[in-house]
Amino acid sequence: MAHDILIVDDERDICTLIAGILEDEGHTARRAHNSTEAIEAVRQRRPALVILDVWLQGSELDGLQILEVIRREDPPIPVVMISGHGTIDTAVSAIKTGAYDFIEKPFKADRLLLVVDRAIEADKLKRENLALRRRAGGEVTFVGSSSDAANVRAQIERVAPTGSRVLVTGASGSGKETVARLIHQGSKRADGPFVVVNCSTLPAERLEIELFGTDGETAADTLRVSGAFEMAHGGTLVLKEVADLPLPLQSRLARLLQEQSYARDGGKTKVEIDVRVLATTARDLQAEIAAGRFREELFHRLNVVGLRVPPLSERREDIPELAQDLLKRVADATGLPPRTIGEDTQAALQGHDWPGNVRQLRNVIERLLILAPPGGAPIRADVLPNDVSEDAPSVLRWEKGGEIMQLPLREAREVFEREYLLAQVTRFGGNISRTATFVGMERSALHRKLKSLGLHGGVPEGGAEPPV
Ligand SMILES: Nc1ncnc2c1ncn2[C@@H]1O[C@H](COP(=O)(O)OP(=O)(O)OP(=O)(O)O)[C@@H](O)[C@H]1O
Repeated sequence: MAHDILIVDDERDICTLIAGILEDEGHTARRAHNSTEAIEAVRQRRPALVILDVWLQGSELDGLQILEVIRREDPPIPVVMISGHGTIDTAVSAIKTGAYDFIEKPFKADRLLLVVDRAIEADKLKRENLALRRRAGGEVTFVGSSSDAANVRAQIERVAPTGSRVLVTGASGSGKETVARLIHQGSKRADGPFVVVNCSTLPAERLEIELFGTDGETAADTLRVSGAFEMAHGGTLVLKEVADLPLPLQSRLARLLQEQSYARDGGKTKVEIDVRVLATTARDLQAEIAAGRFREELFHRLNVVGLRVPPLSERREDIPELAQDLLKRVADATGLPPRTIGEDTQAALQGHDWPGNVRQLRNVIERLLILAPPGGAPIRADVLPNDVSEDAPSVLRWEKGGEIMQLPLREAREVFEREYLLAQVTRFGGNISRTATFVGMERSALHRKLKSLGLHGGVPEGGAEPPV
């Protein structure tokens, strides 16, 4: 494929020589002879690659300084350095600064073209990877301003740098993998690989190969050699739904965690690994141990530190912020214009129980964004799936119904107060003090009011603690 390549060299003959080689291959070659021309050329149009001489006579900035300027571009432009005999050391330190490779003068055309192709290909892969990561949800954060969410973040911060194994527990879709990713990002292994294996989705035989690899003799149908443990070397391996690991694999894993090495499947190769293992589960592992389905020794090896992610129904306060964050991420990923969420929609989202937790909320938000009528107006609750929209407090739906108009004032006021306070108590996760502050009542007066309205016994089903 033809690329736009910038050659920076004070020696015009060398520039012409390189340009000739590149143009013969169909590339476009631009030339600059000093730092001013080079930086201007980069600003004018982002080249696919810069070939940069280490030593530039009569230039304000030398090759290394230009490299630093170019590498600050976002995304960074790949650079191949050219070095003469006396400048190899500088070329090597240029690689440390981020240059892809260097070619030494005099060079052969083949060598030049090989390095150029490789540098462009490596850069393409890097950018594709970045784009995929961005599309997969961008920077990971544990969103939420409830005390529960703050507590999860504090635990992540404490445990991440220690290197300890962590068992992350919580209901399906509550954010366990997100927590694992944040632990990896906050650790000394952050630049190493982050590998996730879901133990519940693969048959036992396949899972064993996936984890421990194979030398290829027993599994003729697979070409894979390295297992996830090898791929995670120097980084973090997450074993998702670890309770689903078959018993023989549990024993093998327990041995591996003790010895930090294992024999590759189907062969005698001993593989030594340096991997931090994080495990997640939605099940109660103590109950699994009692039922003979989980090995106790493995539980203790994995559960050096335990971290529980609370379900969404225990932290309803986080729902508006999470919904807005998910809306932005879904909009980024799908290319749809970002929107805001209407009051009625927000109240319905907060009133719903979310058995599938944040993942289910994300799916509903995606649907909202796709189905919302065009225009910039806030998204209304009628776009929600029925089971969610019926959780919108009727106080926010009266504009459609008008049933309140059939009632005398005293009863209408009571219905209104009941619905309004119910919605507010739900919104604040059953926390009476915070609800009272928001609605502008004394805590004790709110208690009395709730009691008189028959709300003493509790917030709607699935809500947090009863309002007493
Ligand atoms: N606190 C949070 N802040 C932002 N996004 C979150 C949060 N918790 C979960 N998510 C998002 O919700 C989705 C599900 O989260 P995740 O995969 O971490 O859950 P899980 O508990 O590992 O799920 P499962 O056990 O079903 O695999 C992901 O898209 C994730 O980005």
